Amino acid sequence: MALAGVRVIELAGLAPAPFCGMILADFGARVIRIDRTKLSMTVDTQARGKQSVALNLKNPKGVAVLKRLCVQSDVVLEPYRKGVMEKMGLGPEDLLKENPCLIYARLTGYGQSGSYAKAAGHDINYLAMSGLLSMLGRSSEKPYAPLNLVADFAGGGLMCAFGIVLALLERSRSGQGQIIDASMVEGAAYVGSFMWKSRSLGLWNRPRGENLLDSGAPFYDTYRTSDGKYMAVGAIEPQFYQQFIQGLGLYDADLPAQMSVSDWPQLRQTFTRVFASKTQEEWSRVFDGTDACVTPVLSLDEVLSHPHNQARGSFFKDSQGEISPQPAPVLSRSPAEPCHSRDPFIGEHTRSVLKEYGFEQAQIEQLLSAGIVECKEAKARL
Ligand SMILES: C[C@H](CCC[C@@H](C)[C@H]1CC[C@H]2[C@@H]3[C@H](O)C[C@@H]4C[C@H](O)CC[C@]4(C)[C@H]3C[C@H](O)[C@]12C)C(=O)SCCNC(=O)CCNC(=O)[C@H](O)C(C)(C)COP(=O)(O)OP(=O)(O)OC[C@H]1O[C@@H](n2cnc3c(N)ncnc32)[C@H](O)[C@@H]1OP(=O)(O)O
Repeated sequence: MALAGVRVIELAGLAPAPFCGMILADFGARVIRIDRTKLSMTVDTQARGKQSVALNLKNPKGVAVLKRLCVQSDVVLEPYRKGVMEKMGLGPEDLLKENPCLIYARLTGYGQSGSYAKAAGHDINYLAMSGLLSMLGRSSEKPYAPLNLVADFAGGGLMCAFGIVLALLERSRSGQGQIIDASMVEGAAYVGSFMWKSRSLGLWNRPRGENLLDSGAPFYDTYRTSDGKYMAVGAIEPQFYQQFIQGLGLYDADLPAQMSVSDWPQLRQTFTRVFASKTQEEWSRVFDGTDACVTPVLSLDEVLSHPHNQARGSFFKDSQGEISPQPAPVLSRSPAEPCHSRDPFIGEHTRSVLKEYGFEQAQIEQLLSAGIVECKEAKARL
């Protein structure tokens, strides 16, 4: 796999950093997550393929253990508020002094500088600060955050993974590590570059929810079917729009022009009425195999059995029966191989990881009995 041999220390976080770590693990990196002690369960739902070491960082000896792990690794991924790592003596200067090849990734909401750098926040706040939230939502309604996808995952976890891969690539030439300041505000804004760069085209001149791509246009929207499901329509180009109209059983001559914005409410009403006359399956049969750009809106449970997804193996069931998307993109020679077994218990790999990183058996036992580290090895099944 592409990242085989790369050792990552991931400090347990909420959502973006765990996703970043999972991407790296899916593509072959060895990801060791540092969990708190005295926890019975993790909130990391993105733990696939990781190992877990439980370590008390409120104890200086715990901090010393972490330092030893970090300086022997390729990447440190930390999701804390600005200053937390420095307070423990684990800031980038301290660690890079001992290991100049280290890649030190800091994944935060607002970045390492600026007046918001130390403020708490979540996806919706970062999205708001990126400018993008102001554009998201239906006409005449308030701004609406599309789950926590854009800042946490696209602008945060994924962008940070990209930064780490870039830094690894650069290190292969320079032999040097570096610090990655991954701000979710900036990551989200960067993902949204199209919104800034396409303003000159007039794509966003109208109020929120009344433009071509923000559900303003009736040919770029979703419609309810007779069985209470939905179809997604993205018939923008005239040649595809023609196929869409034809599929609905409508005639161009009876309808206002596609790009006549003042007629969009009337067109939407017509499309709504027609879509309500068949089930989702019936509409899928009508549009499958055409270029009308119409697809069923599938639920998370339905994606696995859709023939297209099935043909590509786009989703898989792990050993626990849980459905997950396959890692993307697909690399021809060194594709990702997501781990199919269960997520680690907290502290499951404490002993084995410490041993591998050069701790003596007696030291490990001391750390365990002092409660500085914890180990919950899985019981062997007879
Ligand atoms: C919208 C998303 C977030 C969605 C997440 C949800 C899925 C989950 C959120 C709450 C969860 C529920 C909850 O936990 C209750 C239940 C628990 C149960 O176990 C499971 C069910 C639950 C219902 C559970 C279910 C779900 O998991 C939840 C609903 C986001 O937007 S995530 C993005 C957030 N932002 C960032 O990541 C940006 C960067 N980080 C920050 O700004 C801050 O870290 C943040 C997030 C604001 C948190 O600030 P906080 O004050 O809490 O921490 P920090 O200032 O960063 O400092 C960390 C301190 O922790 C100490 N520490 C770290 N590791 C250890 C250790 N191993 N041992 C000891 N101590 C440790 C560290 O030293 C710091 O201590 P100090 O404060 O003393 O310096």
